[in-house]
Amino acid sequence: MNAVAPLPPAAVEIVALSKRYAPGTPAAVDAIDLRIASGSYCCLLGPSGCGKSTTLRMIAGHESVTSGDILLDNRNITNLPAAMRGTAMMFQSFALFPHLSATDNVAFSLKMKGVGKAERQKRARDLLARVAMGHLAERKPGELSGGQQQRVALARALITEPRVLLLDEPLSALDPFLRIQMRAELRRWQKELGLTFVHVTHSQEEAMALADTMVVMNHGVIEQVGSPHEIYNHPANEFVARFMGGHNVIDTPAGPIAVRNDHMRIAADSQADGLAAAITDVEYQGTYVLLGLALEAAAPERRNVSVLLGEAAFLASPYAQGETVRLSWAEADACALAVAP
Ligand SMILES: Nc1ncnc2c1ncn2[C@@H]1O[C@H](COP(=O)(O)OP(=O)(O)OP(=O)(O)O)[C@@H](O)[C@H]1O
Repeated sequence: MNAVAPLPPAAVEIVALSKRYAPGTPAAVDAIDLRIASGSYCCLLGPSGCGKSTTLRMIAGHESVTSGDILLDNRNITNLPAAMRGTAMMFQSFALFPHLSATDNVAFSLKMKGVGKAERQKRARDLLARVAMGHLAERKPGELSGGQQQRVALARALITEPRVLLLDEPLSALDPFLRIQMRAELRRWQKELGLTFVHVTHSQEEAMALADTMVVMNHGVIEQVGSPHEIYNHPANEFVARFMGGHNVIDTPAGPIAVRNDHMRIAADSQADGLAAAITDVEYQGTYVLLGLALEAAAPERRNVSVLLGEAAFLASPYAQGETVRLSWAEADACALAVAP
C-alpha cells in the first residue's frame, strides 16, 4: 500500500465562520468566508490575536465552531470529530513522544487504529524514508536535530493519509538559519505530495516565501486574499500595506495610496517637483541602503516614510542624515487604498 495519500487533495471552504470564546466578548473569528484551492499552499497570516490559530483549530476540529460551516470537497465537516475529517495537524513544538523512536512516533496513530505491528512499522519506515529520515528511524526525538524532528513530525502527520495538512507555526521553534532551510523543504514536500497545506504564521516573509495564496487577517476578519505578488503589489488597504512592510502610505488629494519603498524616486531639493522630506536615518543593508525620512507636510501618522535604494544608486548620490530632498513616484507605482467606511 502506498504510504502517502491515495485520495486527491481536498479543497477547503469556509462559510460565514465565527468563533466567540465567551458571550459578550468580541468574536475571535468574525463571519469569515474563504475558499482554499485543492493542492495549494495557503498561509493564514496576521498579527498576534488576529484569529488565525483559532481558524486553523476549527478546521482541525480542535475547537468548536460558534456559527458557520467548514467544507472539505463539499462535505460538511463542521461537526465531525477531528480524526474523521481528513485533516492532520503539525504543531509548533512537533509534540513528539520523547520515549518513542522516530518509527514508533510515526506509527503511533496506526497503533491506535489497531493496525498490526509489521504493517504499521513498514508504513512508518516508508514515510520516514520519503522525508529523508530512513537512516535515523530508530533514534528518539532527543537524539535528533530540530530540523530532523520536524521531518518526523511531518511523517507522523502524513501517516493518517490526510487530504489537508494543517500547520500551526511549524517553523517558529527553529533557529533562523534552519527556519529558512526547513521552509524550503516544506514547500518542496507540499509540491511533491500534491496535498493542500494550510499554514499559520505571523511572519510576512515566511508567508511570501511559501504561499500560493496568502490570507491576511486582522481582528477576526480577512483583510485580503491573494498571491504574494498580488498582495505585495496591490495591498487593499492601509492595514495590509503596513503589515506587509516595505510600503509608504501617503495622502493624496484622491485619497491614500501605497507606494513600495523601492519604487520611490528621490531627488535633490533643488529639483522642485515632489514632496519635501528630511532624511532622518541612513541604514546600510549590504545590497540596499534604507533611508528613513520625515515628510514636511503630512499628518503625524503619515509623516515617516522610507526609501530603499540599491547600493550603487546610493553611492552615486550618497544622501546624508539631515539633508532635505524631494520624493515622488510614477503613477503606475501608486496603489490606491480602500478607506474604511
Ligand atoms: N481558549 C481561548 N479562550 C479565550 N480566548 C481565546 C482562546 N484562544 C484564543 N483566544 C482569543 O481569541 C483571539 C484570537 O486568538 P488566536 O489564538 O486565534 O490568534 P492568533 O492570530 O493565532 O494569535 P497568535 O499569533 O498570538 O497565536 C485573541 O483575542 C485571543 O486572546
